[in-house]
Amino acid sequence: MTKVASIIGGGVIGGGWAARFAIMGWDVRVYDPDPEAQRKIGEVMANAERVLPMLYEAPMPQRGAITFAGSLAEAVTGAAWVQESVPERLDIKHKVLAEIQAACPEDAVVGSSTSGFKPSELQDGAIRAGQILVAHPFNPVYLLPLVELVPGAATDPAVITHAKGILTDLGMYPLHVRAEIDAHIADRFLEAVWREALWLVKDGIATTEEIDNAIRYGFGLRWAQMGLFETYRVAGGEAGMRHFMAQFGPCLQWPWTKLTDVPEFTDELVDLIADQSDRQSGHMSIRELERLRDNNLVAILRALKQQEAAAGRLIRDHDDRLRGPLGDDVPLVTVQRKIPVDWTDMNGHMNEGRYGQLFSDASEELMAHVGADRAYIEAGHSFFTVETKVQYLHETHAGEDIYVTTHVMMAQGKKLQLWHEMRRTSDDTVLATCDQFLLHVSLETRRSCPPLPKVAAAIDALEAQHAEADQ
Ligand SMILES: NC(=O)C1=CN([C@@H]2O[C@H](COP(=O)(O)OP(=O)(O)OC[C@H]3O[C@@H](n4cnc5c(N)ncnc54)[C@H](O)[C@@H]3O)[C@@H](O)[C@H]2O)C=CC1
Ligand SMILES: C[N+](C)(C)CC(=O)CC(=O)[O-]
Repeated sequence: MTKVASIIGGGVIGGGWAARFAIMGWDVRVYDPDPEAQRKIGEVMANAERVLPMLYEAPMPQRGAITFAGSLAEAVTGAAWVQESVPERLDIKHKVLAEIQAACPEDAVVGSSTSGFKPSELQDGAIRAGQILVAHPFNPVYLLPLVELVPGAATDPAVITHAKGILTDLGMYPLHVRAEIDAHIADRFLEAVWREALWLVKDGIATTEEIDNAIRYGFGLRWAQMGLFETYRVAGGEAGMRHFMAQFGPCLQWPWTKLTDVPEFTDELVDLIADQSDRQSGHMSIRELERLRDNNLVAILRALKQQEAAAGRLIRDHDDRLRGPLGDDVPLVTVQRKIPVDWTDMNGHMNEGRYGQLFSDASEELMAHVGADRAYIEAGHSFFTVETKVQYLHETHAGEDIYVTTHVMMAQGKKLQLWHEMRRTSDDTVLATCDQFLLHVSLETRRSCPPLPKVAAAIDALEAQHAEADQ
């Protein structure tokens, strides 16, 4: 499969798709008649390049190129994935989908970003309905993993399977929505919350800022890791969901929601909401707000990754797939990464504690390289670090690309001494060094012992190779 993605409509969502595809190694062709589209996508791409790699400990694939096509037909020719992201109007979507299918390969996936149209509505009148499905993403597409994948009755099952595979390779979470309904699953939910919020502002109960605070200081934090039902199961106490439902079930009959009623969409309502939103957040530009949002999302997702929870587990699994075996070159590159935002401190640079993390990651990579991998550790053997000396030579900042080289200085039975150098990728400047001493241990006795023969032989070979390179 040629990794070429075609993005039709390069606004907020198309730009996000373009960035995710390109950063995950796909060449991207964009078509958008807006003369400002190239500038806007450049800015989205800059945001995405700064933060998406921060989610990963493994190096990113070779970046794909983003080019701008002069016509829709030129953009979709030869593409393996075509993503329609034009405005939410059925007449425009029909016209654009017809143009896409007139020029794209028959075996391409044609995904629509539509927030609410059903796939069968999009497929109506299509020349090959089987290749069309809804692939509804969430903003920012380059950070949030969810894609609601909604096939219509006419969608070819092979296209669904193929689409799931591609989205998973992009680090996304394809949620197969089994029954097509207006606004899929998540937007039904968001719409309910949105309507309640409009009522609360319209009725003068709360301001836009108070509503945002009600979400971000409380249940928004719960939803990111447990969703709704798991959260409420816990809220039922020891008796779980049944008790929760018994206690709060009667509220369904009480006036706890105005959802049966829709606020009238008037100019006054728009002014009321927009003016409050301006007072709340107008001191920052949209790009500044995007960067703030992205930094917070990176920190939250990395915390979930550390806990192997929800979207964090997905990123961890993707990380494992991206991480290839180490090469045989000297110097041996053990780590290549971007410094994430949550590694910096009040001084505005990488905190000293994180250097320990980085060099620990480097020695873990080396251990796996010589056969002391996860299986070896689970079988009862490992290396423990007993001494490290770190030299901090230059400041390192969030967003910088760095790599670590690891040199085996000494390997004698249970003793292992490593020398790590952390360098800036752009100019190879040495930013920090680490002299690290490790002992091989039995995890059963918790005492030192020689490595098993295969691992000992691999370390000895590496020591000899590194010593020879030193001469
Ligand atoms: N903004 C959001 O939060 C989300 C939007 N979506 C969906 O994504 C789709 C796009 O929405 P946005 O990116 O927000 O809109 P947008 O207004 O930011 O971008 C739409 C882009 O389509 C371009 N366009 C218009 N006609 C075109 C044509 N014939 N061919 C190619 N390009 C054309 C416009 O110039 C514009 O750049 C909609 O279906 C929307 O429901 C999905 C998830 C979230
Ligand atoms: C408001 N919206 C319907 C466009 C929202 C979405 O479709 C998904 C999102 O990113 O919130």
